[in-house]
Amino acid sequence: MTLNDATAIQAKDLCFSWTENKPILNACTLEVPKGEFWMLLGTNGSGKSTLLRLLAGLLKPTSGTVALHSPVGFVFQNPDHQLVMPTVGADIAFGLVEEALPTLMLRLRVEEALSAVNLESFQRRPIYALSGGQKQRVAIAGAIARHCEVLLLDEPTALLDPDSQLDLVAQVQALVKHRGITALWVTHRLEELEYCDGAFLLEQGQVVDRGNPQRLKQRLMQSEESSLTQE
Ligand SMILES: Nc1ncnc2c1ncn2[C@@H]1O[C@H](COP(=O)(O)OP(=O)(O)OP(=O)(O)O)[C@@H](O)[C@H]1O
Repeated sequence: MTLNDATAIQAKDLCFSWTENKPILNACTLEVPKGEFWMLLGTNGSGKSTLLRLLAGLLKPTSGTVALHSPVGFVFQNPDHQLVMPTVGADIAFGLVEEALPTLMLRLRVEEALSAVNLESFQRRPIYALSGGQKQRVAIAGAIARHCEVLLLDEPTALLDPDSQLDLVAQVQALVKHRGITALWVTHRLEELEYCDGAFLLEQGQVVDRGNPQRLKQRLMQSEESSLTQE
């Protein structure tokens, strides 16, 4: 499937099951406009992480199509699952190995990426000595160094304290705004919706609502309140 210039992420009629007769995604369709920051919301188990993995090509759909501008960067919930080298600079350089860049160019790409996430002075730091929020920023810097056009983030703030959580979401918002990256961010934290351009609501494997984040926030708060009063 080919994409027009205005759309950076597209999923059309995606179906996927982990086990027979139990569909997780059911004709799921979404589009993210290029250069925008969108969020994906939904109750636990609604299929958000599965959808993100299908978009990233980490899983193959049973049917339906996926198209994205590339390269694509993926940020996992737990940064310890993706940072593999002993130091910050080495980890980012590791992601560039395939490009076989001359040393000077490699150094510039690493420096540029670290400065984009405000970690210029962290190049020689050991990964183990970073906070959770700093590790997530290193993971994002890895994608920036690879000149990723699309960033897929799977609950990247789940393990962060509230201050680092809001710092990270603001950082991604700024990267989208200033670098023209397109980002899709999975969350269940409604306060993060303040930072995005739009949101999707996933229910039972389908996108049932999309658009203005404030309207979706109200809708979710009302459904949470009504489920509390029914208990
Ligand atoms: N590797 C797997 N093998 C089998 N079933 C899985 C696997 N990963 C997820 N599932 C199931 O698929 C469904 C959707 O899971 P998924 O992680 O995509 O949901 P989610 O919306 O991201 O949930 P959460 O908000 O709790 O992270 C769940 O029922 C889950 O148990």
